[in-house]
Amino acid sequence: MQRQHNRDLDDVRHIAETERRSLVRDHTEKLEDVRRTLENALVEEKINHQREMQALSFEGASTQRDKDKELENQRSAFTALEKELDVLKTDVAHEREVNEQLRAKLAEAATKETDLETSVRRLEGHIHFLESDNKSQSQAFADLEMRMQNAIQNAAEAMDKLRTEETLRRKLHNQVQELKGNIRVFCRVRPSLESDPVDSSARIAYPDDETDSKEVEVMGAEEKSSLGTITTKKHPFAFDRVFGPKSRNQDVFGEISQLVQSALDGYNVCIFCYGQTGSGKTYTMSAGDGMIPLAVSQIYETAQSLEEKGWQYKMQGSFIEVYNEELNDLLGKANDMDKKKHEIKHDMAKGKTTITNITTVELDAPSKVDDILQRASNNRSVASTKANERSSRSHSVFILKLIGENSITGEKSEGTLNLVDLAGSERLNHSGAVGERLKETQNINKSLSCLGDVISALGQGKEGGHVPYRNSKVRD
Ligand SMILES: Nc1ncnc2c1ncn2[C@@H]1O[C@H](COP(=O)(O)OP(=O)(O)OP(=O)(O)O)[C@@H](O)[C@H]1O
Repeated sequence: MQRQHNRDLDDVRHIAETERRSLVRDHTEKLEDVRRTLENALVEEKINHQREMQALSFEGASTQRDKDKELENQRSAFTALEKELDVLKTDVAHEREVNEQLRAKLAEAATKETDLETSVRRLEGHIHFLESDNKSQSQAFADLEMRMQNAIQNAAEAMDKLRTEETLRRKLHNQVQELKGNIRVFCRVRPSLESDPVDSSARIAYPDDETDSKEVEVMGAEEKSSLGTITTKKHPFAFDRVFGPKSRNQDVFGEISQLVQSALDGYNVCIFCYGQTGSGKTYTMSAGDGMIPLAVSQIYETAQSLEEKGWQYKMQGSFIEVYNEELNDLLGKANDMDKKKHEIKHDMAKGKTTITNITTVELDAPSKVDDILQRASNNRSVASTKANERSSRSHSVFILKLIGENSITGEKSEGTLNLVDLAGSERLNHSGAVGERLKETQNINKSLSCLGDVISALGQGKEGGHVPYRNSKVRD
């Protein structure tokens, strides 16, 4: 039994073992299945997780890119906004400026408007006056008309008075000139020049230099008396006026300007320059500020101021030369010098003296006198190798004819101003001249002596007395 029981037990053990083994196998298989299933699930899970991770990282990168891009866009937008802001700032500044200009214009317009309003009010006042009070308006017009007529009459009376006074002034002026003397003699002493020989200057005193300036004293050579005393003889001379070495051409003109005025008033005036060669005659007459240019500009200015008193003047200038007792036209052709003949004609009835075939220039502007002086000087240069020499050996006469007419009073005047630059007055025995020079000197001396006779006869002023006009060309 025990055995049986052991057998049974073994059998049970065996069955149990088989069953355990089968169970273990089943269990192991199941476990293997589960493990495989879990492993598969894990692998799948891993793959999924990786996928998810990949997806997530891809998504993250894209988001970063998007963010960067967005940031970049925002930066660009910011820069654009900054630029826009700058433009806006400039615009605002410009607008402010325009605004200020507009304000200024507005203020100006406001002022103008006020002015306009004032004008409008004034005009309204006028219109009101014109429309409302016909009677007082007519009265005001009548008053105005009367005042205007009075003013016109006063002006006409003043003009008349002025004209009468101008005529009176002419008469009185010329009476004064006659009282001063129809012949006046002035003395001018030129200053010593560097070119003058040493110790050649004469000793001259001007005793009344500070007062009348009419006297001059030339000191003679020193003389020794038998007692041994040395004396210097004084040679006094009296003139209408003495001009010392410091005097200017304007000072000399101051004395003769009244005579120039007389020529404008219809008188014949002659101004001579007489003296040794080199004593300053041409300088006084024809320098830029000499008597000829100053006389022409005074005449021109006076003629212009007389226009308002009705006077119209014509000025005609001629320039002649007397050389060896023959006449030359200094304004003519240079080639005609010493060839073309000219004659002096006297019209006794009209009291007029004319020269045939000479050039006359209308002096309608003072500047024309410069052309005349230049032309005369050129002609003299052509006629002589040295113009200076020619001017020393001949007389020249600048003739200015002044023809005036007053369109209001009907008065007429015709005066002549002769400005004469005489040839140098050398003494024949001092000059030592021979041949052609001797002839020139004789002619000069003859004409100067004739002129002296004429002036002396005129100076004696005897009514109906003989005046030896015809003895030389220059005294004509
Ligand atoms: N007042 C003055 N002041 C300065 N220089 C003068 C004056 N007068 C004359 N002169 C000079 O003296 C020189 C001689 O003068 P100018 O030629 O006028 O003499 P003139 O008497 O006309 O001689 P001529 O008889 O030879 O024509 C010139 O050089 C001139 O410039």
